[in-house]
Amino acid sequence: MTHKVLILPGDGIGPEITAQASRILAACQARGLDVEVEEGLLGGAAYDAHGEPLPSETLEKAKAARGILLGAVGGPKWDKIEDLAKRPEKGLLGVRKQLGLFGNLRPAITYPQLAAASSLKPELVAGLDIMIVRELTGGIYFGQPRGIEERDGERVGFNTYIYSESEIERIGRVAFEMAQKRDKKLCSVDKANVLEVTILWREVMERLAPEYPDVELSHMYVDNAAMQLVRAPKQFDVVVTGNMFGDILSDAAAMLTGSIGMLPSASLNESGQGMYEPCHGSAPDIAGQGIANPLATILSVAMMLRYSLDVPEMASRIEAAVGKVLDDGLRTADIASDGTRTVSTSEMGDSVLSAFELM
Ligand SMILES: NC(=O)C1=CN([C@@H]2O[C@H](COP(=O)(O)OP(=O)(O)OC[C@H]3O[C@@H](n4cnc5c(N)ncnc54)[C@H](O)[C@@H]3O)[C@@H](O)[C@H]2O)C=CC1
Ligand SMILES: CC(C)CC(=O)C(=O)O
Ligand SMILES: [Mg+2]
Repeated sequence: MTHKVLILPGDGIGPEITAQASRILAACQARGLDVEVEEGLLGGAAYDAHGEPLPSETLEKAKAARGILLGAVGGPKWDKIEDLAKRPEKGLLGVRKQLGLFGNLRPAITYPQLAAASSLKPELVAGLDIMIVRELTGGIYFGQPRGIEERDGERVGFNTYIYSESEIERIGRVAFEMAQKRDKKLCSVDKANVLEVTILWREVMERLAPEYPDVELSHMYVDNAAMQLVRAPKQFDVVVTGNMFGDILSDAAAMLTGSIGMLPSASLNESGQGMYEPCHGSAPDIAGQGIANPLATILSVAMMLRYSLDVPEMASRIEAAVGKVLDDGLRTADIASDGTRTVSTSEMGDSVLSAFELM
């Protein structure tokens, strides 16, 4: 069956990095991957064209796609839009919510060639392989009520941190099953010493644990988890947490790998439909300069092949091609170090493509 793949380049460096990832996808098609690829507008680019960050045409295309590849959205150009619902980031949150993409997988893997590019000592990160499982369609990013309003003569801002048992249970199951396929260690990160919502989170994780007797479940407060991630990251195998804590911890984990430009992600719903995107944003500070690292986006294509299109051998080939390019000493500026050759976004794309063709 021919699946549809939708590419949403987005804003800032988004079009530069998705252009390189699209070339890899096209190479997969040339090798027999049976997909129909189309493009759409999301975020600031969609706002500029249609006055909406998530036009209905894009949403319809997204619903029909088995896999969506996103660059990134947002940037200073749109930060002044007063109506929050029209901001680029709301377009992204809208796709996640409308498609029910609750299971966000963010693997932080330190390629051996990049151990020296991490801000931590190489021995702390060499061989690192963590999977952060982040709940993506609930929690404080979506909770109601929310707003900014006048109370007692001054403005107050408020959001609601809320999770239902069923939301916690379904992300818990994703994480337990992921741990079963890996080193069988699951650390649930919460703030159960302060927040009722995470007392419930912890209770549900404990309730699930007997169903996965081969998995060792532990709990950690999020402040300690942030510290432990930079103190001794290799203690973690799978980490499961809510939407906001996962957002923050995955950016911290990114630096363990050398750069946020290395971290891909998958956001899945129950039917295996998924959106795939680098964990970073639109990097307005380097947009248009041709220096962004496209590897997180290219590795996101590999995740799409593995999790939504069921061609894991092709995914492994892309990952091996990335490894080969790093072996050859090619680096974008964010991961450059002594003795490596600094290349542009498109040169990095060329090299991964050549390595892929030779695999
Ligand atoms: N999934 C998405 O679309 C996301 C969008 N954003 C949006 O992106 C915009 C910028 O946000 P920031 O907080 O600056 O985060 P950011 O992730 O865009 O950038 C943080 C730093 O990392 C660098 N960086 C990011 N990706 C890189 C890459 N591929 N290669 C080399 N360097 C890279 C940037 O140059 C910057 O110095 C904001 O409008 C924000 O809302 C932020 C996070 C996620
Ligand atoms: C831009 C936000 C909507 C989310 C974010 O930072 C992320 O998903 O990593
Ligand atoms: Mg983030």
